[in-house]
Amino acid sequence: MAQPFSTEDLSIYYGTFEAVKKISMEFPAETVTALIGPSGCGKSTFLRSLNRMNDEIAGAYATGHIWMNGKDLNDPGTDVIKLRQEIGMVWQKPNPFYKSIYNNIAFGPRYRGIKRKKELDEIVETSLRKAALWDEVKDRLHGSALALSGGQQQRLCIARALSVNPSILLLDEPASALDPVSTGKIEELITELKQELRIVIVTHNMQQAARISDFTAYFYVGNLIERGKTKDIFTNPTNELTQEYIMGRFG
Ligand SMILES: Nc1ncnc2c1ncn2[C@@H]1O[C@H](COP(=O)(O)OP(=O)(O)OP(=O)(O)O)[C@@H](O)[C@H]1O
Repeated sequence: MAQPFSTEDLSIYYGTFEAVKKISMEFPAETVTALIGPSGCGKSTFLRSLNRMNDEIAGAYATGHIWMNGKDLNDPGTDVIKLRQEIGMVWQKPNPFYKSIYNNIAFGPRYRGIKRKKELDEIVETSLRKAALWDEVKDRLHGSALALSGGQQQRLCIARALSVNPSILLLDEPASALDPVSTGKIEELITELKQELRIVIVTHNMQQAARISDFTAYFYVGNLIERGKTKDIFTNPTNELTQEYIMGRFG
């Protein structure tokens, strides 16, 4: 059975500025949670903190807890390299390595010590299939990843994250730089992937949040105003602030 994953009183600071304020939220297995809210309200900061990516920013630190399998990931002793394999991340702008398609995917597994070509070949194929990219690239696996279109590059980045078998995928506006067809493919992919992963996605696109997420969380100036089933948040939000935002953006 999938283990629980949640935050408890998680605050994130940049120096003395508290960008995210005491957020407690659950992320159930096999679901997509969308983080929505106006620019600068702390969505990306919160998302990045879930796999400790915020540690890379000078002066940033978090208080509170991130619970996974009974362990607090915010504990200073956490192995963040391992953690980032368990909790993968895909950024707004596709960022493939300056390598071949094959080597983009094989990079993580090789780092983990997998050397046998047959095993790597299998991982590359499975990851590309899961990211719905295999058919488009199977004849040019050793060509440059940078020759792919933006939408293909973003699916490659998803395949790269999947290559090390994460249980959670964090997506920071993964389709905002893409055309509508590529966006549709990413959305379909998210819906497929949630059958085996937990997904947390930041999006400014309300229609997208409504289409693909099971839960929606509305952030406002660092606070979690409301979190609930997506259907309820979009049709019957309980908080006035959520209502104003949703109506303004969606209505
Ligand atoms: N590296 C940083 N150093 C200092 N402050 C930061 C840093 N990154 C973000 N902030 C501040 O933290 C707050 C939250 O920013 P964040 O990017 O998390 O918001 P967001 O809701 O994701 O915004 P957007 O929708 O525009 O991407 C903002 O006030 C922002 O200026």
